[in-house]
Amino acid sequence: MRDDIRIPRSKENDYTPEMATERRKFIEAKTGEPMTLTGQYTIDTGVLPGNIENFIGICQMPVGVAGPLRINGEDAQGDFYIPLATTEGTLVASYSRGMRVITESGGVTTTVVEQYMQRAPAFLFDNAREARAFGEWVKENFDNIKAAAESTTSVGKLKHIHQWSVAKSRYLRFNYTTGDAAGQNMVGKATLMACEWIKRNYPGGANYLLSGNMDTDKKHSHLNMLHSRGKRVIAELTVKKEVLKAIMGVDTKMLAKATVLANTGALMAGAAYNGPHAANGIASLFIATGQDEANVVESHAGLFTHELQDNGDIYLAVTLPSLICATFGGGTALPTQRECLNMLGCVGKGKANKFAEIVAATVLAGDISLGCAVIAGDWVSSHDQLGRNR
Ligand SMILES: CC(C)(COP(=O)([O-])OP(=O)([O-])OC[C@H]1O[C@@H](n2cnc3c(N)ncnc32)[C@H](O)[C@@H]1OP(=O)([O-])[O-])[C@@H](O)C(=O)NCCC(=O)NCCSC(=O)C[C@@](C)(O)CC(=O)[O-]
Ligand SMILES: NC(=O)C1=CN([C@@H]2O[C@H](COP(=O)(O)OP(=O)(O)OC[C@H]3O[C@@H](n4cnc5c(N)ncnc54)[C@H](OP(=O)(O)O)[C@@H]3O)[C@@H](O)[C@H]2O)C=CC1
Repeated sequence: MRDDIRIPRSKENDYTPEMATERRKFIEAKTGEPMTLTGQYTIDTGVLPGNIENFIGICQMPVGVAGPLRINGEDAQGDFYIPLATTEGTLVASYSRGMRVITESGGVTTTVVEQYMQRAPAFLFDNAREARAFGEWVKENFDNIKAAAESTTSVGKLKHIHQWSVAKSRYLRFNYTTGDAAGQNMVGKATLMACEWIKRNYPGGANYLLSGNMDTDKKHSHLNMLHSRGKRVIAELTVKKEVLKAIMGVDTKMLAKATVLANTGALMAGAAYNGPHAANGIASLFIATGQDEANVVESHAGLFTHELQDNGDIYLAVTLPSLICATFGGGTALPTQRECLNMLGCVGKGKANKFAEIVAATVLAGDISLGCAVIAGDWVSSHDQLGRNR
């Protein structure tokens, strides 16, 4: 590339404040924007390798706090205050309100029921029978494939491999547990090693593409709904009719009826989630805590379930089958992100399931609040009041 249009980089140390300044000056020369505020930050740039390239500064997102949220989980237990980074006014208020309903109902029960991270290579053969024979060989050699994959990581464990044939190719989907990490880097490396072992040892050799796009990484898919990518986590509770009436001004029977209507609408639209807005709580929590924000695409998909009880109380549940989150790796060690994880008690070994339970409980709180706001008629007015620039 021509020198005059190439963004400045340093071979020795690209992560100094001086290099960031040099790049901002370059951008000012090219665009006229000095990026003065972006260039004012408090973190030590030495923490950034592994998280960003061509660093020029910090984008400040406002963070609000919602809660308390009572969670009766297997890993998350107690009353939590939840950091939410968003620019959508009314969201923090709404999540807080939903959390009040949950807490005054005795808390939400949360359960992680399954967890796998995938990498899915595709292998190419001359015809369908050869592809099928390869699949059998993979099953017979699972232990060796597993050993090759796990040689690259002290944490990741290969649990099983799904397989599908299409024409003369065989798609494999490697499923790993990944400790406290989300695991995309980890499983990419492990699967590469496994595929190389296969290529060397399969009679006649085997050609492959490391990702045949059935992972499905950073894309929503029905496959993820059925075969959990990340954590499959459920948050459930029974809301007392008196509590819903007192805080939301909404009758549980009306909530049940409205939810049937909303379910049908979501079905017609082909939405990946049938509740009101899983993506809002997930995105705000992800940004606050250093998760990979692009994984909101997979993570927000799910099912919102309701069941009116004979006594008028209402059972509500959120199932998130592909919640991709971590308390180690990615952006979780960055300074402000670490503070937010700390306030949730989610720093240290063995905390990823706790964090997943908190995310699911937060989603349920937001869905209760927004679902009721739409019924009660304060959805639009609250956004007029709290959610618009004046
Ligand atoms: C805004 C509220 C909560 C007011 O609701 P309200 O009932 O008037 O609130 P309240 O004053 O009675 O207070 C109740 C609780 O709400 C919280 N709360 C209340 N106000 C604040 C505030 N200013 N700051 C912080 N917290 C606040 C707080 O927890 C408070 O308890 P308290 O602390 O008083 O014991 C309500 O109207 C609301 O939830 N609105 C809905 C907003 C929302 O969820 N928007 C989502 C946008 S995404 C979307 O629109 C998706 C959609 C709808 O398109 C999907 C679809 O099509 O289905
Ligand atoms: N490469 C890709 O295709 C993609 C990458 N990403 C990015 O990948 C990142 C997530 O990858 P991920 O592999 O989770 O992250 P990292 O690579 O940042 O960290 C995971 C590594 O940390 C080590 N580790 C140490 N302690 C633990 C522990 N308690 N639990 C788990 N791991 C531990 C492991 O090393 P070891 O294995 O050596 O033992 C593990 O492989 C995200 O930031 C995301 O943005 C996202 C999508 C696709």
